[in-house]
Amino acid sequence: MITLENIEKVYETKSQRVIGVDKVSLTIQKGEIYGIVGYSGAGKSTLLRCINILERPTSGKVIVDGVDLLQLSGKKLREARQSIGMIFQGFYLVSSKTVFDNVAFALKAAGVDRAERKDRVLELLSLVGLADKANQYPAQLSGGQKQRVSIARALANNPKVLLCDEATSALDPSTTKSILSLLKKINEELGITIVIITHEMEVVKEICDRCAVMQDGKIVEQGASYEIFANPMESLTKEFIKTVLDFQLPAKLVQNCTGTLVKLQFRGNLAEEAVVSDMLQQHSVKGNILHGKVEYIREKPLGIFIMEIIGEQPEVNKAINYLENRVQQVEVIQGVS
Ligand SMILES: Nc1ncnc2c1ncn2[C@@H]1O[C@H](COP(=O)(O)OP(=O)(O)OP(=O)(O)O)[C@@H](O)[C@H]1O
Repeated sequence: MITLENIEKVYETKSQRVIGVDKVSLTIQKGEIYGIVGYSGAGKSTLLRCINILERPTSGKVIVDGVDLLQLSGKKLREARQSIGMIFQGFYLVSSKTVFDNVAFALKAAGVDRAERKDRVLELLSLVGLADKANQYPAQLSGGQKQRVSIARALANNPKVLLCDEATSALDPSTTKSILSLLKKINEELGITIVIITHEMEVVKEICDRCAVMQDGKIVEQGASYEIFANPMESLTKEFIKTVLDFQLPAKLVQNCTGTLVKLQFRGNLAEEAVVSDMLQQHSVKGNILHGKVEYIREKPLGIFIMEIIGEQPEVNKAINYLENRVQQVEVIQGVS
């Protein structure tokens, strides 16, 4: 659905030359939710804005739904842009217009007649759960409701792609969840391809099928979100994953452990199997679970357990061997193996 080829964006001023995006190539499939993650200044916004040519790349190619956007200008580019909706962290609603008129405005600009506009606005407001707020003004809405209005507006002209620029960064965690589930519903029910930029791995964890990690204008790692969480390769990716998966045991607890401390990672259905109790039944060791959690990455389980295994060393080694054969990752944190 979206192909970016060698996108470069250079900002030139009299005194400076800043590379915002540095030769990025990326393919986003039809119907997928794709996340672009990175710290501030990594180039995420610039890259996202190159997709709808809000930012004209210095060089490279942008193909959206088979159309080479950089070959278009004026009316043709404006028309092509109608198939790409966008929402922002700051909502950008018109404060003097009602919720109804904020959404209707996008349809009016596209030349939709009054009667059709009314039906469509009501349909969109009902889709985003705001049917009862049509006559309210933005100032009377919460942040989450404002974002819902901006989503309705972005969907007005039946786009094939929705670009989300830090769409949940200004929202509290529970409102973030509700907006993410709305985006998921839009993706599933309307088949819209969604590209989300964010600095929050929680967003990727909740809804992104695939993601890319950006630094200094470049993509340093990309892949299926589950693989990125389960097996990150680059140090920056590991840093981002830690914000969701890391768990540090209290130092005192670790010092007091006399056995062998192991960290286990279970993928997919294995996270729901009784691997640890099987290991304990089949070996003459004792097990002491110090930490355990199952995260759901795009609804697929990824389990992380930290346990102490106590017993004669040869038997402990056998137990660890057993675990190595049953789970994807076993790391001895402390003690001999
Ligand atoms: N209009 C501009 N003029 C000059 N430099 C710019 C401009 N826009 C962005 N940049 C520079 O391009 C680089 C990438 O910025 P960008 O806003 O895309 O990063 P980001 O990852 O989206 O960060 P943030 O999350 O803070 O928005 C930064 O070094 C930024 O200073």
